[in-house]
Amino acid sequence: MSAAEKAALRKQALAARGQGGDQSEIDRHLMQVLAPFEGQVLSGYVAMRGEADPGAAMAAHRGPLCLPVVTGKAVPLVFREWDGGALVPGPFGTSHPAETAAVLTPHVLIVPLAGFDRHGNRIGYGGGYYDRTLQLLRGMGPVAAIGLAFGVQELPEIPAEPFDQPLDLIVTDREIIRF
Ligand SMILES: Nc1nc2c(c(=O)[nH]1)N(C=O)[C@@H](CNc1ccc(C(=O)N[C@@H](CCC(=O)O)C(=O)O)cc1)CN2
Ligand SMILES: Nc1ncnc2c1ncn2[C@@H]1O[C@H](COP(=O)(O)OP(=O)(O)OP(=O)(O)O)[C@@H](O)[C@H]1O
Repeated sequence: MSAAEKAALRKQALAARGQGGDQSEIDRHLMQVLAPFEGQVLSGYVAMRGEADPGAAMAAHRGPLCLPVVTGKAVPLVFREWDGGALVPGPFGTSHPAETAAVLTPHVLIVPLAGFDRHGNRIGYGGGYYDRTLQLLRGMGPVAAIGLAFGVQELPEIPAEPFDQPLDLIVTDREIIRF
């Protein structure tokens, strides 16, 4: 797939995201899939730009929480512990814990999706951050990657690329898809 084709798919999915979805069903489905991971280190994200919001499910998680930090271009994300307190602004409109927060290694990650297909292929914002990060984490031990999006962000087919890291589950307001 050319970069232009991928950019067009991303644009299409992000436009669809503008329609939003049923956030309470996102909460319910996400809590259901996270229940078996009680006690494990969970990485979530702080929703922005109309993303599906994992906040309620993160707050309900019994176990350590962390958030991704972008530390540079083309490098894996770093994860810092989050106690639910104040955050500092990061690049691209993100928010993350301050440098004083401990660096954690997550076992379960809620991965924000720009677009997805039924086979578990995903598109993000194009930085390759989650692909690099999941590759690194999976080299260290078992990791569960849970993609999160509204159902309207589904695309018919996203061609898989060699560097793409598979998702274990996709959670939307409409359904839970397991791979
Ligand atoms: N809420 C949330 N937090 C997140 C992500 C996310 O997708 N959502 N990330 C997911 O990786 C990481 C941050 N990575 C990001 C990478 C790029 C852009 C972004 O806005 N990119 C520009 C293009 C930048 C460029 O190429 O110069 C854009 O889309 O306009 C945003 C977040 C970690 N935190
Ligand atoms: N594991 C990796 N090692 C090196 N480069 C990678 C890796 N994963 C992705 N990339 C590079 O990152 C760029 C962006 O990848 P891609 O378009 O798949 O991003 P994305 O999946 O939309 O973004 P994200 O992973 O941040 O959600 C690609 O050009 C790719 O070459």
